[in-house]
Amino acid sequence: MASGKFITFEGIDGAGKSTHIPFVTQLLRDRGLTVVATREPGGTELGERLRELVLHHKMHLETEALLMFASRREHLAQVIEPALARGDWVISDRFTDATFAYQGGGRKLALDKLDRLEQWVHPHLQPDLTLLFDVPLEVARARLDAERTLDKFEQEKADFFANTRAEYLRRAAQFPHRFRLIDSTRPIAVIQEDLRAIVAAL
Ligand SMILES: Nc1ncnc2c1ncn2[C@@H]1O[C@H](COP(=O)(O)OP(=O)(O)O)[C@@H](O)[C@H]1O
Ligand SMILES: Cc1cn([C@H]2C[C@H](O)[C@@H](COP(=O)(O)OP(=O)(O)O)O2)c(=O)[nH]c1=O
Repeated sequence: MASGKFITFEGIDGAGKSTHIPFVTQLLRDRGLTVVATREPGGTELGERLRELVLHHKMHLETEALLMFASRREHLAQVIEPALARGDWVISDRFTDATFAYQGGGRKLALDKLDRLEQWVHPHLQPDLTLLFDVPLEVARARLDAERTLDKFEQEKADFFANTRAEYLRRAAQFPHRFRLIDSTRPIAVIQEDLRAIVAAL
């Protein structure tokens, strides 16, 4: 059986992930592939309940990181691993890179603690492709302000997002084999052409 791939979408809030996920999902489906589109935190019934808690309640930083990995553990067991085992493709709106970027970079939780949680929860699995949508903070902020009610993370200050973005970029440089950096300041149609080429090469 042809084996499916695991694709993750990352970026600071307002960078444009949600805009492009349906487009990439459709490109793959047009190739006749079965695609499971999911998200973190969330992706399962329990995970969605954890998402509600973690996005809307203040808590200790380590509790926050542990809940992200608790949601992920369930997501892997119920959704991601079974889908990949069937040969399906999986697209996830965020995965472990987000915990390194937000809880590690943004909130300054020691990265070695996150390394240990990652080793515990998914010692072997990594995304085949991580699309990192990158924009300067001011662009992301202007896009968010134009749009919606902000959750706990989206209300954070500029410093937080600068550090979150910096950690994403550091990881992209650390794992160049799976990251593709997408300059998300460009028009949507131009970004879609990039995505089309990236997906065609998979
Ligand atoms: N390349 C782009 N140019 C202009 N506006 C964009 C672009 N990408 C996304 N947007 C707009 O910015 C806002 C945030 O995008 P969204 O995809 O929801 O971001 P994210 O999911 O990364 O938080 C939306 O209103 C979206 O329409
Ligand atoms: C997966 C994950 C998300 N987050 C944060 C990033 C986002 O601000 C928030 C929700 O994710 P997001 O996918 O951006 O939701 P929405 O599109 O509804 O804004 O959760 C973390 O802080 N750590 C994590 O490990």
